Amino acid sequence: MSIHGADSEVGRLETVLLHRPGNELKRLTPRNNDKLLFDGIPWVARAQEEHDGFAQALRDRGVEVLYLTELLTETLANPDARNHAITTALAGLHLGDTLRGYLARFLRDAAPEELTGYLTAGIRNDEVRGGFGLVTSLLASDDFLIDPLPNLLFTRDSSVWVRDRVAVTSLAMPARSRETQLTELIYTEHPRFRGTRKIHGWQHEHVEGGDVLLMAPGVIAVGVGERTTPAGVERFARQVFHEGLAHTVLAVPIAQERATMHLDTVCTMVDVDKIVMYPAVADTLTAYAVTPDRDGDGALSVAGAEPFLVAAAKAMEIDTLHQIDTGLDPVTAEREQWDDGNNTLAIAPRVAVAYERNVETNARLEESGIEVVRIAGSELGSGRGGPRCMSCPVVRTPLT
Ligand SMILES: NC(=[NH2+])NCCC[C@H](N)C(=O)O
Repeated sequence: MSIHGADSEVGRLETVLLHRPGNELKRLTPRNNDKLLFDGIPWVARAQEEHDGFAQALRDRGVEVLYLTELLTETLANPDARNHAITTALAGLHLGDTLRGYLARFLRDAAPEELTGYLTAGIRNDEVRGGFGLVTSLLASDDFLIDPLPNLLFTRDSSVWVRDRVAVTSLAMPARSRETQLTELIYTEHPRFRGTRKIHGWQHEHVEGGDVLLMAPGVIAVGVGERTTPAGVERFARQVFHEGLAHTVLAVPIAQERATMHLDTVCTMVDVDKIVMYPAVADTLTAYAVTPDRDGDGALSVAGAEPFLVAAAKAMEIDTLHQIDTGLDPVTAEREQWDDGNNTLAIAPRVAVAYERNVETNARLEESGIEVVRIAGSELGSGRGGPRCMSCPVVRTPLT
């Protein structure tokens, strides 16, 4: 039995995986930020300060904070893990054999901490010395040989714990696909996680952690839109049923737009029966309840679409899933939704971390009896992610 895991969004948070923003953010320029999924160019030192404030707020509440780069460096002390990391990072078809061979030798000589730096911040063509060949001569000096991973900050998306299993996800955007090679390596080779049973995997259909909400023990909502695909939720549902991790998966179609890239950009749980939600979608959001077919042959039974809150309450076996609205008026709601007002991280039932800037939404949460732990996020927010996106709960006290 793994000592790690989570069966809800709101059980007391004991351990969380974060990524302190680092040099990968310094790779962002006005020419590449769109492709790298940032809306602006963050001031990195300030983003780090804000992130340290976030981590401290969690520690002050007794949460153990793990950092992705520390786990990665510890993992890379193992020679097999190093070789694996290097081979997968250099597998891209843009390199060619000469440059690939050169980079492999270069990376093999790097100390674990340096290797973590290259794997996260990437390598530009003009940063390599030697190894000259046709490819490096023809590529532009600012082309990346290994892409930087500025979205590592959003640890929510690259893995998700479902009870005592970890799902290594499969990220849809090319700028992020390499992130899950790193989470897979950590969960496979890091001594703390060795033996953890995994589901899904980056080789499979797209499922991103931001779309996966553990509504209650046994009930998982999965957004289907810009990131998670219909085929992704189908495989995910089949696996969680097969492993006995859930009895119902709610497949929730969301608009395929940047503002609503993940289900957790429009709603997050703040109590066992309370959800903060963007009012503009609240009435139209639907869910298809998926359950295992009775024959137990892996087939899925899919109910017709129902209003999301109704389908969720039914599956959770509660009378009502209470909705708390983002913002006051439609314009404030739209602004605060964009600034991740819905993207709260519950650290216990009725206690949630939120960006301080979403003044109206936070006031509403408090009116509804939710304690709000406010954090600064002016720079962190430029990647379009809030406290929930920036955290992967590794241990929560089970609700059952
Ligand atoms: N769970 C989330 N909402 N994550 C936000 C991810 C933001 C990131 N820039 C992306 O576009 O992928």
